[in-house]
Amino acid sequence: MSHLSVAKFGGTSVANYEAMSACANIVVNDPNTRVVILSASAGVTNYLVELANGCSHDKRAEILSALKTIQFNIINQLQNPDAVTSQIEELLDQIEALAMSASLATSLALTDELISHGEMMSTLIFTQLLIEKNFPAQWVDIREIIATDSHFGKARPNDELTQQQSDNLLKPLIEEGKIIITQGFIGRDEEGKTTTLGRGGSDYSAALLAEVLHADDVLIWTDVPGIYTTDPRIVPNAQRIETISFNEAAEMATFGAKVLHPATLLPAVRSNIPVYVGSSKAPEQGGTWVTRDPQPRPTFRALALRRNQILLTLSNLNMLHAQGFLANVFSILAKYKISVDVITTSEVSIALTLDKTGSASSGADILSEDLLSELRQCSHVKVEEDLALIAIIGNNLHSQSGIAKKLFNTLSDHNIRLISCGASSNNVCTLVHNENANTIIKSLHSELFE
Ligand SMILES: Nc1ncnc2c1ncn2[C@@H]1O[C@H](COP(=O)(O)OP(=O)(O)O)[C@@H](O)[C@H]1O
Ligand SMILES: N[C@@H](CC(=O)OP(=O)(O)O)C(=O)O
Repeated sequence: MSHLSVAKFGGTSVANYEAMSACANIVVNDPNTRVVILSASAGVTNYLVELANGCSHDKRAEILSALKTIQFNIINQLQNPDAVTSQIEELLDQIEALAMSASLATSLALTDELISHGEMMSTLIFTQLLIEKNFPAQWVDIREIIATDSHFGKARPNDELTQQQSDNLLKPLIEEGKIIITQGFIGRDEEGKTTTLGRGGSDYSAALLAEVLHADDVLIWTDVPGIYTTDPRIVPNAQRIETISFNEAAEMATFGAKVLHPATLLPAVRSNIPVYVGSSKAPEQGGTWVTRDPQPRPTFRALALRRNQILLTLSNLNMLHAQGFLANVFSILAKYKISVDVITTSEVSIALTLDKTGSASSGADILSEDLLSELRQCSHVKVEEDLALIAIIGNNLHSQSGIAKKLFNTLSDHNIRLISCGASSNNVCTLVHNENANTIIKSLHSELFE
């Protein structure tokens, strides 16, 4: 088979008719792009999450009308709007019924079912846009391909079943010459229920499909022409990184660089599939290649920022010279499916950071009363919120001198709640108060990159 690229277009790339048309041009002009993954149009998933969390009658009506406006503003500019109108209206009716159920009782399964509708709508409209260009676009329901467990809101793929379903259903269509248009972000569990891979999970879907299709690369088309030394919305003179390693990009994504979903790099690393990040609005501006072994490998590569962090400090005097306290704490956290990001310990306490919304699709707070009361049975628990994790990403950071000096110089006017260095050669991170995060990022960027 000739070169196969799996392309993913994010929410901002399919936000309106003009943006979608730019994506269609990219697909039509690139013969390698034969599988296309789409997110929901920008804003749609947020509205759907709001509905799934339960809304009053009036709020539901207001959101439904906003959703209708987003979709029909695009549909009405198609040459043949009638080709998709009834399908979109049917999906909007389903959204209305599911939102009504959610207003009576919410559930994680219902949330996933509801929010999957955003990707359903964007893919149907985009397929029609391509068909109007006489392009052999074939809409596929990705739930027939991506099999997951039933961890609603942050489902894990079943790689074997996904491979089988891709071999049986997707490969033959590609071999026939069809250009596949399908949904990111969603999958299906063993019982046939819709699941989601966590907010921003369409990048992950693209990498998963690339892996099972043995694709040559994954092209992530977004609203910035590549991965920058930090979020260009915070530091306008951040510089584009031409090539970056899987490890560095994975660290950036994990520590909050929204441009890639943290799980995207797993399949890419496993199967050594290069990932490209470029702008769908300005493809000619070029982008960033993420590969296994790019050169050069600078000491400082980028800064990442992850907001909404919670610092949990657990203290227990009995921890002194005792064993098993950490094991106990981690087994409680594992029971609640909570992943810890950064951890520091002292003689009688441990401090760990958690993502407030846990990155699950529902956006629900991670700290439940049940969890806190279990933790209180083995320790004194202190919870601090409104924190942000800033990570310096680079290479061989653990074996360089002077890094702490640069960091502490920049942070000298600010309260540092925690610092972690040495566990990874690719990052040094620090927890700061949210309101200081942008200022610190700007100063660190100027110190390290300008
Ligand atoms: N280091 C970075 N390089 C580029 N973009 C970044 C970086 N860190 C954060 N971002 C943000 O990621 C955004 C793109 O991600 P996202 O909004 O999820 O796009 P999409 O809708 O295409 O999925 C950019 O607009 C930018 O503000
Ligand atoms: N639509 C989903 C999935 C996604 O990946 O979106 P985006 O590519 O726009 O970040 C979300 O908003 O979370």
